[in-house]
Amino acid sequence: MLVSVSSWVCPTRWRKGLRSSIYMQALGVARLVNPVSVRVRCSLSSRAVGVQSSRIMTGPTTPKPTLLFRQLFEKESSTYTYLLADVAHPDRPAVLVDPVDKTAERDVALVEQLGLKLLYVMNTHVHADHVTGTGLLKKKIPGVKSAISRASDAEADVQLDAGEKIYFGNLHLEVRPTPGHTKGCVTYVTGEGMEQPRPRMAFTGDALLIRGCGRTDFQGGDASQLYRSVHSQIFSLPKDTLLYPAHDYKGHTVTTVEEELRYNPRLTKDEVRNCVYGQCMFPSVFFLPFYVRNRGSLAYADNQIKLLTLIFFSESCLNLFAEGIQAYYAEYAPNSLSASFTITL
Ligand SMILES: N[C@@H](CCC(=O)N[C@@H](CSS)C(=O)NCC(=O)O)C(=O)O
Repeated sequence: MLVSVSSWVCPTRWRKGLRSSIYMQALGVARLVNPVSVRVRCSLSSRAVGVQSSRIMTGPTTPKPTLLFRQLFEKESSTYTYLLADVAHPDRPAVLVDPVDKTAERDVALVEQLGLKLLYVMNTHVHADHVTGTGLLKKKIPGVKSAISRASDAEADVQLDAGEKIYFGNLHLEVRPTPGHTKGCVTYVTGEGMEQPRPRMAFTGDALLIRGCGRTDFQGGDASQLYRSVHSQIFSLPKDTLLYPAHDYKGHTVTTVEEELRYNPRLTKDEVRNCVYGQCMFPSVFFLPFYVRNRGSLAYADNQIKLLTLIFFSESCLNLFAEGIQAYYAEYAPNSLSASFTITL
């Protein structure tokens, strides 16, 4: 089912009501006819042109923003920290995303060497695997503000809500809520405007990892919610958007929306199946005795699964469960797939 509403040519305010009603109609039609392709076009209004021309008028006095970008790595927790700055701006203002305490010295030194003015230290979520460098950086660089989502319930100078923009010079990051790994997870996305970096860049935290996603078995995780978050907030970005995760355990550095839509084994299957092997229907406590968690792989202690607790679930649930196990097995232990397993009640 494809519903494509070219809202980007619609003037934002005065057509908002019309746009959403067209959108709802499109969805309605889409639900009735499947598959269907609905394309709705709005013409460019004088208001939108007005907005553009006022931006152009500020052009000569404001230098075109220029992004300085660094991807930094902390090897113990396999965490990426990202430094972004507008180096066309006289102050060279900067932000750091997901710093780690162990590498705070390195980050301070880099900020100084590059002559940047660090404005914000931003976290995509409350990290479970390492201590954030936020506190140390705030001590070492006076005036720096910490930022995290309001939904994370964590303390910070700035608590961010969906859609908010954090400016550094003439560049900004937009806040997109992507809960599922934790309830307060957000993705920071570079701006949409004409002078913002192209392709766009998204800092996905632990919501989306390259060919994977954040685990959902603790910290208020919810696999189904994570699936919806990634599809609605990240996969809806332009296909060439560069995706930068908070971790990588396999030596990858960056991916794109297009690549993950095609190759991400966890986030491109249908939701129900994902939900099953993402452990949302079956609490981990039921799973734990039956697998050995080993660096991202699931290795069954033996190929017989005697899960008496399943007696409480319907037959269709049981089938989905079996399908989920097979899918997980195929993904993580393809060489062992020839071995069959049985579910004995
Ligand atoms: N699978 C990792 C183990 C470290 C880990 O659990 N990382 C978290 C993010 S930090 S809370 C995670 O969500 N990993 C994804 C996963 O599939 O487990 C490893 O290979 O070392």
